[in-house]
Amino acid sequence: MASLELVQPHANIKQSQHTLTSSPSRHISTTNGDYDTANPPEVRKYLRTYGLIPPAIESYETQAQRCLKLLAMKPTPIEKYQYLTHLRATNVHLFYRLLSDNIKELTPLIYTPTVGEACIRWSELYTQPEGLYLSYSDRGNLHSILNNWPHNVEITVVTDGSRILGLGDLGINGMGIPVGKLALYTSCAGIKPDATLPLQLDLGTNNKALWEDPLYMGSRMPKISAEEERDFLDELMAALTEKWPGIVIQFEDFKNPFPALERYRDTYTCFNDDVQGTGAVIVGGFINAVKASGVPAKDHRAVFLGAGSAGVGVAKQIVEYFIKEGLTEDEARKKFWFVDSNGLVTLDRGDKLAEHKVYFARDDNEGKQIQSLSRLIEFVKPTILMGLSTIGGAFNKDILQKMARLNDRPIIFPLSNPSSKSECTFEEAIRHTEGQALFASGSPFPSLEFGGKTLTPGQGNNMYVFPGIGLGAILSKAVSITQDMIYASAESLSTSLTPDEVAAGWLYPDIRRIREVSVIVTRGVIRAAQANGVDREIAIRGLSDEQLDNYIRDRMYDPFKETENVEDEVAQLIATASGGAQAVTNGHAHGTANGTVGRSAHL
Ligand SMILES: NC(=O)C1=CN([C@@H]2O[C@H](COP(=O)(O)OP(=O)(O)OC[C@H]3O[C@@H](n4cnc5c(N)ncnc54)[C@H](O)[C@@H]3O)[C@@H](O)[C@H]2O)C=CC1
Ligand SMILES: CC(=O)C(=O)O
Ligand SMILES: [Mg+2]
Repeated sequence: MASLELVQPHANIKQSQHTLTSSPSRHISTTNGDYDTANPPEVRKYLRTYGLIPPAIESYETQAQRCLKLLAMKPTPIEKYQYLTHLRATNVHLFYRLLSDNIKELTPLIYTPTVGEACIRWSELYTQPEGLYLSYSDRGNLHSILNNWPHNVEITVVTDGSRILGLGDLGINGMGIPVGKLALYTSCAGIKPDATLPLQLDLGTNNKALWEDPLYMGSRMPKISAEEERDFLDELMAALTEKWPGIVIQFEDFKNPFPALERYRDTYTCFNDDVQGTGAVIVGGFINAVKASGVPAKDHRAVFLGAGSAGVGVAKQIVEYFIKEGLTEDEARKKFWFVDSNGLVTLDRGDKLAEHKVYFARDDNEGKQIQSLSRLIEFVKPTILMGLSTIGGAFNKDILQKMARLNDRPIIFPLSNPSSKSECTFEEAIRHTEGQALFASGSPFPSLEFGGKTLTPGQGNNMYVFPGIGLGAILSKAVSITQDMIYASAESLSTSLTPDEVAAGWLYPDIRRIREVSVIVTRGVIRAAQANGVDREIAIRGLSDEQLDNYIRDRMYDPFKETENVEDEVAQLIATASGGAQAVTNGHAHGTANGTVGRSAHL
């Protein structure tokens, strides 16, 4: 093993050290590119994988052909999900090549909707570690457990599993969400796979079915109290930031995300994706929908089904947009009517409203408590109908027809995930509004032939913005993520459509261009960080937009270049080594270069 100390080479090569020395990291799936069948002989020899992979040196096209064939042989989405998980664990760069090249087709398999089923069945289907689990009983030791993670982390997505998509409390089975979101960070914004940490908190669950499931792999205890959770998160935030200064922390799918957001937003580089990311992505599409509706911003009225973290997060950011369009805050706030499981949210409803609902609670209902969505639509005559309720099919034919009678171009956004929870399908929205709906949904729906045209639905999913928010925060070295940075992601997204996409009436850009869209979003986020003075990367302050875009692109992980990069690096190491061990080893001379040792020892 002496040769392993010779150099500190490329991340991949470091991984091979782990592999050779039986470090625990060999089991961590996010880093393994060593067995890539694209690796040429010199690289295989260097990595000591020569002979462990079939002899052919494969082009990406051949690799992709095999993967897509294998994928097609899997009859169900969850089996395709499992195949893709296996591919990522065994050949990470190929997984990301395939994902980048087929983002539209594969995203529904690694993210919503399939990730919903994967989470429901996580403990049943578990085969290998894919992230870090921290239990309540680990408190006091969180920092030392983070030391078990073998990589240098730039970003983490953390969930307590208490509200996974619209599927409720899934306890530690929620791990599929951090894993899926971070896969999108890598494919959409080029964050290196090694630099991402999926983090699942095991703080108990109130889902009793999980306690009774013999395969459940989390703690069988009720969810800890809000105070206990606060103390645990205090320790976690400090530990993460001490271990990896500069880390960006994304909170995801917490049932009650507001306390943590308020507590940490100014002191750590963190954001809540469901409140802030969703708010931003919907504003991004909404700006375009308002333009397409022909109705000026000041004349819109919005009914929201669902007054949870996502609903209120979206409405708050639309308020910001309305204010920018010239309304006062009070005028903007009054454009919203929220319906939750107890009916219209009003100040005099008689139940104790959760704090986050009070801002939008109506005080002009004259004692009337409207329970039904249909009657509320007759009463308010909204131009906009948003669904963040987790109630699949809630926007029925009657509701959609009413929206079409009231508006030439009703804005209809059924945003709940996964698809089974969507308040309506694209087809329903189009058929019941005679093709007039300006539509976006949280989960993807297929295009549709209607009235002699092919109509394509928008996907109002935070995946259009969180990759750019995270990358912008990393590259600007932001000390915190300000509301201006979040809003900038929305505005940047709204400008990212091509003229053809605008002409086709799209509200969101083609998902196949997501990497370019993420560059635009990242630039907007960095500019806002600079304007707010929260950036620490002063060297990029003076860059023009074009220079900044190039700077961003240069720092994005590109799975297509990965084989070349390793190849170049190995060639350089071997060349340097054969020119004299002293030059390579910089004081750690053992007389022979790794590559040579690897080759001679293993051929
Ligand atoms: N498209 C996207 O990017 C995103 C979508 N979402 C989706 O939004 C949904 C809600 O998420 P959160 O707000 O975080 O959840 P939440 O649990 O905080 O809120 C759900 C809301 O729906 C209401 N509700 C439940 N049953 C209802 C009924 N029968 N009638 C009317 N209202 C009802 C609840 O009272 C609550 O106000 C989830 O399905 C989630 O997947 C969340 C974040 C991002
Ligand atoms: C997309 C997302 O973050 C959610 O449904 O929770
Ligand atoms: Mg979420």
